[in-house]
Amino acid sequence: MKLLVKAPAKINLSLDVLHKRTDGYHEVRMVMTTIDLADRLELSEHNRDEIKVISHNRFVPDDSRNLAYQAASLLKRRYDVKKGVIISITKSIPVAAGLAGGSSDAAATLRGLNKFWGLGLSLDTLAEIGAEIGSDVSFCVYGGTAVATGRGEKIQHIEAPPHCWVILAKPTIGVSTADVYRNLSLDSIKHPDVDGMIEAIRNKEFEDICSKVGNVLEDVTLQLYPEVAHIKEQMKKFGADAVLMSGSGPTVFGLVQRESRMQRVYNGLRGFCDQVYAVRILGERNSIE
Ligand SMILES: C[C@](O)(CO)[C@H](O)COP(=O)(O)OP(=O)(O)OC[C@H]1O[C@@H](n2ccc(N)nc2=O)[C@H](O)[C@@H]1O
Ligand SMILES: Nc1ncnc2c1ncn2[C@@H]1O[C@H](COP(=O)(O)OP(=O)(O)OP(=O)(O)O)[C@@H](O)[C@H]1O
Repeated sequence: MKLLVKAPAKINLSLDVLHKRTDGYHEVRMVMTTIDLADRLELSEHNRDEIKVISHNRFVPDDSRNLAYQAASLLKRRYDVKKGVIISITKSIPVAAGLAGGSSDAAATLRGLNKFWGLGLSLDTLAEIGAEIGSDVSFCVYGGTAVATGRGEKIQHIEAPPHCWVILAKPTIGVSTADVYRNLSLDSIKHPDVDGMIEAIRNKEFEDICSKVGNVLEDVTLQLYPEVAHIKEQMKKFGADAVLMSGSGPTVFGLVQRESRMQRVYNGLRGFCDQVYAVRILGERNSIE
């Protein structure tokens, strides 16, 4: 038996940090949405009671460091599953990019193995288990569009943003999320208008959404990697209506509504950046099935 599962990336339309917690994590409030750029996972039976990951990508570990491996291992232990699995991951989401690629692979593994092993768990239970693997995994279990709080694992679903194009450009550097949070200076944060973003999405007002994008981690990554600022400037120059870094970066995304504008921004960026994508927002909750 084989099962194919899709693992889509996310972007953060708004990302605020409220304070540092006693457990070392940061209390966040952010608006996240799923986009149509996805890894594909194939689950198949293993003839031994073991988890095996095949990653096809030299930047992605194929052992217990892989977040998909950790997801399978957690489920197996918690529900005393006496079966093995081979998880074959075909990556399309750039690695260490701020797009939750590894988290989404873990979430897809949880959803897929829930079916594959007939566990009958709810998405809420899978999201709780996901939180043990990483802060972004809970959101990735559900997909769609949500306000995430706590360290990112408390999910409140909201409506999808209006249809638009997302152009993504990733410079050839990978960013450590821990480093970015560590370098954040809490005293000098300019807080984005998260409530304004939620309201703009509810009203399906594309221009308002564009005026409300904001990410407090952006300044930190821009300081560490000036090439991210350059990509932002270029994306604005080519005509994106909103430009922001996703998560801890370094991927920059631009929003546009018209296809002709999307083509102009995409072609312009391709001139000097290797990893450029133009995708749709998949902000509806059932879009990951
Ligand atoms: C930047 C975002 O991607 C935005 O969606 C997330 O906040 C990060 O989510 P993630 O990559 O799943 O993060 P985790 O794997 O849980 O944590 C990686 C490291 O980032 C820091 N971290 C993460 C989340 C958070 N709310 N506060 C933190 O300080 C911690 O140092 C942690 O050790
Ligand atoms: N399945 C996986 N896919 C990609 N990277 C993985 C995976 N499992 C573990 N990793 C490790 O996690 C690191 C971060 O990768 P990932 O692509 O998840 O970052 P990210 O997109 O910045 O995540 P986030 O946005 O959640 O902070 C990689 O450098 C890699 O070593």
